[in-house]
Amino acid sequence: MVKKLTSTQFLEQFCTRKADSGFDPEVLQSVSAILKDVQLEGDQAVQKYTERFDGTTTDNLIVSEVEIQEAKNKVAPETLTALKEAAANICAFHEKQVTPSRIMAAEERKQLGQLVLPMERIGIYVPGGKAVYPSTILMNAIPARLAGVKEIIMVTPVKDNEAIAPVLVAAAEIAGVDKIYKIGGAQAIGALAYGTETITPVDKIVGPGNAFVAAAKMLVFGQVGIDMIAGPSEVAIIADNAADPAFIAADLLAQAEHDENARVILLTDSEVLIQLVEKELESQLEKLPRKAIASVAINGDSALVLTDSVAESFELSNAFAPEHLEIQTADPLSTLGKIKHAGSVFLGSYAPTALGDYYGGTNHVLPTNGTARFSSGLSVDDFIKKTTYTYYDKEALQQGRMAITQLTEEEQLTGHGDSINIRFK
Ligand SMILES: NC(=O)c1ccc[n+]([C@@H]2O[C@H](COP(=O)([O-])OP(=O)(O)OC[C@H]3O[C@@H](n4cnc5c(N)ncnc54)[C@H](O)[C@@H]3O)[C@@H](O)[C@H]2O)c1
Ligand SMILES: N[C@H](CO)Cc1c[nH]c[nH+]1
Ligand SMILES: [Zn+2]
Repeated sequence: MVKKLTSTQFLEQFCTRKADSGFDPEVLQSVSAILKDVQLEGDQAVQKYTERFDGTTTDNLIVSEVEIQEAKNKVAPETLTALKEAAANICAFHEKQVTPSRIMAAEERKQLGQLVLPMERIGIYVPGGKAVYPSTILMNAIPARLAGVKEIIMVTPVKDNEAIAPVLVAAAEIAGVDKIYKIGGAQAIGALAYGTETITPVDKIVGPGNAFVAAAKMLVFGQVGIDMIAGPSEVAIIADNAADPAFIAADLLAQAEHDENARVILLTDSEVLIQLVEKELESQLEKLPRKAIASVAINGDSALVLTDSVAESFELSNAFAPEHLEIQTADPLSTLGKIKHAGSVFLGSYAPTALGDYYGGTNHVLPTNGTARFSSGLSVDDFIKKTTYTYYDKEALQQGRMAITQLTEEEQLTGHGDSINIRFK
């Protein structure tokens, strides 16, 4: 069953940095071969790998208008209502992130400012190997639309020539996706990055995926932007002895069912709570349809950690920097100041991670594997660029002339100085 660790063991096993990229060398090798092929052979290579890895053989990889209409008619009305409600909450939260272009300094003879410009075309990766993720479409496309992105292209794999899941088409329409391609894995990332005969290259690729997708995103970064390398799901729960063990076990299992490599952690100063959560995990796991995946995750890189105090639980959580952090202690809102690193925080017994995964309004594409120390979850900011501008008239430049030329001489870049001085001859 799940490992029980002391604080020291947790720090050693979960919070030390590794020297390598974290990617299996075989995965990196095969992904870089796939990317090279896609760059050279375009659609033909995309089709070859789609057939090999997904068993899908179509030579028409775009989802057609007819398929879209057929799919939409198959979605249950209550699913459509749920998608629209979730979309409204996500929209309401993210529209507050929109920042306008602004003038930062305006004097009579000069003006400095910052233009906020949307990206033209973005690609959204929607995972499709082990589950379908309509919620991920909303989380990626809604902030892009709010940022003003002109074209949103979505890719998602389908298995064995199956039709695309209707719920994905419905979510794509609600979120404002323009085109959908039935491709996944590294070949889809390559197609979005380099373009093919039928797919126009994008400026940035966002969205989560498995190790092949993540490695491909890492390798194409530089030619295109990427949001982050979002790995398998994680949750850390800080709880005291008053927390409900059934809630905690359910929240741990919810993230464990995503992936065998998911990491789920309880940090508590209560030995009794650990015992109760352990029992709950055993009984709840039995009833979980995705028991096979969740049980590998729970028994793998996951842990129940006994700490000295709630304060120490926060220290360990900050060292781990989890994707999701749940706080199930007395007066959870008052603990916000103790958080240094976490992708997204869920406060109290009635704000489980699943609330944010689907509905609350915050984004569920979040930094994993300790990267919350230096990065943030997906937001409108991921889809804009900030372009600064400067206006000076002759008199304003004359005022700065001496200082500029002094600095150009220090750097021995007198051509720079000349480009100032020539204006005053
Ligand atoms: N952080 C987030 O916001 C978030 C949200 C949803 C899902 N996730 C994570 O995304 C991941 C989804 O993974 P998935 O596998 O279900 O779907 P996926 O779409 O990421 O991967 C499936 C693709 O992998 C490729 N592939 C499979 N085996 C291969 C091989 N041997 N060689 C080369 N390519 C191969 C195939 O092309 C296939 O289309 C999970 O880890 C899940 O936890 C994260
Ligand atoms: N928990 C995932 C991010 O780690 C997001 C998700 C999508 N659907 C359900 N959950
Ligand atoms: Zn989830």
